[in-house]
Amino acid sequence: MLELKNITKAFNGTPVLTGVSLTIADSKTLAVVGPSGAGKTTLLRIISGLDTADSGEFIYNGATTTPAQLRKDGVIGVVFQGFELFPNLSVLENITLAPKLQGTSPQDAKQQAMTLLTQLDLPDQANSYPYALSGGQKQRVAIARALALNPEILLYDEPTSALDPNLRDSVASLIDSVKQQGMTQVVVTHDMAFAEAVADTTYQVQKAGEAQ
Ligand SMILES: Nc1ncnc2c1ncn2[C@@H]1O[C@H](COP(=O)(O)OP(=O)(O)OP(=O)(O)O)[C@@H](O)[C@H]1O
Repeated sequence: MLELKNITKAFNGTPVLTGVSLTIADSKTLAVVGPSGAGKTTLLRIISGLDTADSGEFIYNGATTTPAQLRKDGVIGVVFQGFELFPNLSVLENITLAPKLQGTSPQDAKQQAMTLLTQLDLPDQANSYPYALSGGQKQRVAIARALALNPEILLYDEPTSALDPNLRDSVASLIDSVKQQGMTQVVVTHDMAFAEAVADTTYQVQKAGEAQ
């Protein structure tokens, strides 16, 4: 369980997050919602260690920590909005690169990647390159790549926004199938209907200056 207490963040003196407190419960899906500009992406970047909070506390399984530490320990994985696949690497190479850099043998990394690709319904795409994939397939590869690092918490930044709207239901069922495997997930989205479809709990980010 990861708890955030009173997280604040300002950019150039303008407050964006003014005291975010929330709990990310094990094996549950939390949706972070809120209007455009409220600070959802900022919050996701802070939780994933890509940006730092100005103040506040992070408590992981009862102990005070920092997102930078969680990142170093591989606790958190991120599926980026634009997927950020390496265009010059095959699907298999995209998934195995980080585990191999972390010391997993090439054989084990490949075996794990093939298992993930099968689970995510992409076993025939291992040797394809990102340009040849549909948006939905790219997203599955991005999820497989994040899962290959065995994170305990998987964060998604706007998982439906780069996809055809009719893929929304399939993303929801994908997140649900990852949840069935016990994964803790945080989904940042502006889409309330999608949040309701996937989330066990919802956290609403307020625009700074607006009443709670
Ligand atoms: N690096 C930055 N420097 C300055 N201002 C920033 C920076 N990143 C975000 N902001 C500002 O912080 C506010 C919140 O932005 P953020 O992208 O977190 O909102 P959001 O809720 O994710 O919005 P959207 O739904 O439109 O993506 C915005 O006013 C934005 O301009």
